[in-house]
Amino acid sequence: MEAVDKLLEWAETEGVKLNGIKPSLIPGRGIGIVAQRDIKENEVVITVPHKLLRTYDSTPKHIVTALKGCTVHGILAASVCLETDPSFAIWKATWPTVEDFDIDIPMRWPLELRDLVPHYAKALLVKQQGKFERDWRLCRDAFPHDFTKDQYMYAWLIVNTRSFYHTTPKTERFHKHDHMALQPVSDLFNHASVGCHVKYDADGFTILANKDHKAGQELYIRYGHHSNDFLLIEYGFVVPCHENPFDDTCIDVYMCPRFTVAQSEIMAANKYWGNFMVDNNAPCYRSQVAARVLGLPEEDWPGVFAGTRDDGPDSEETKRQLAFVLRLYEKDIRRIMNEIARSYDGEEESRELLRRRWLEVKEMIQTTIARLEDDDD
Ligand SMILES: C[S@@+](CC[C@H](N)C(=O)[O-])C[C@H]1O[C@@H](n2cnc3c(N)ncnc32)[C@H](O)[C@@H]1O
Repeated sequence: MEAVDKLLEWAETEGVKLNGIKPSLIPGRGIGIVAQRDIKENEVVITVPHKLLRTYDSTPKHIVTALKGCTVHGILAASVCLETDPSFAIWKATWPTVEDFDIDIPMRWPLELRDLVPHYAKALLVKQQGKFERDWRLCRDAFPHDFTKDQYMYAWLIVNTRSFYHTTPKTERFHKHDHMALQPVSDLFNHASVGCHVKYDADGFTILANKDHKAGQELYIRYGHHSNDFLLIEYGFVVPCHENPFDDTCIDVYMCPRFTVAQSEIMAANKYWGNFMVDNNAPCYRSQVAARVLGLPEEDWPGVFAGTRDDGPDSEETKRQLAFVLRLYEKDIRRIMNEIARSYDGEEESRELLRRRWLEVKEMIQTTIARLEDDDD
């Protein structure tokens, strides 16, 4: 924690104000922020002055100009690679290492392990990889001799896992994914589905306690309304699904093959094709519609899509169709978890993280099946 002490010393001289909190090592979560005394709801626990934020606006002009067309994410990553200010090294020393990312971040895993992430997580991963490769190509062409692809990927993942939502009049026009800023010290807050309030005001970026905290308790912020698939791919961790009201899992792989091509086109024309999810409580509405029409002749489908057909008489068959599809998923989860248990690909901790994600999915699916079948009684 020497690196953190140095960061705090430097941060204080730069105007960062910590009030009753301190970064500490938290088992399984790296560094986190812990209350040093009892903290009252709405107390400001940290203020970071605007001048310390690393944003599109604060990036040296020659970098922004050289990277025309690059995402803000990609530009901030390049600026991290190109930074030479010695004080920046003090901040960087508190960041995770490349080896940490090799363990936690699926984009760094070998292909064989990446192949075993849940369906929706895989789609996110492919998108993330594409976004990275586009940013990298622009940066490589603009700065061919300044950093390697691996160094750039590290910086890109730092920006991905540690930036905050932030806009300025200049960046408002950009895509919301590009409204980002890096900032020291407050980038040490871990995530929970309910967390402290964050805001920008005249003094800078501030975080306010969302509730009373006892001394020794960890303070969190919420990174967003994210499922565990999203947290896994973007941030390299998962939380128990009963602690994550935003968790869900995609059942497209099991639901979609139940339809003929012609039927899938009818579904698509009615905007009901794909994105079939199950969350902590139940299949989502789209999944229910899909299961419902599966049990009906096609001439009855328009009434379902228009919401004019009475759902009472269809409900038993809908539940049966859903339970059937979810049983296919459950069987596949067992196969995938066996495959993970037998695998030697990647690091053991990465496989454990993946196994935990699948355990959450299994629990979600089994609970949902039990509910559907209980309702039958
Ligand atoms: C913004 S940083 C937070 C500080 C970080 N723990 C550290 O040591 O620097 C985000 C990273 O913290 C970790 N993290 C955040 N919330 C977590 C949680 N609830 N459980 C496990 N890891 C978490 C993940 O590695 C994530 O990518």
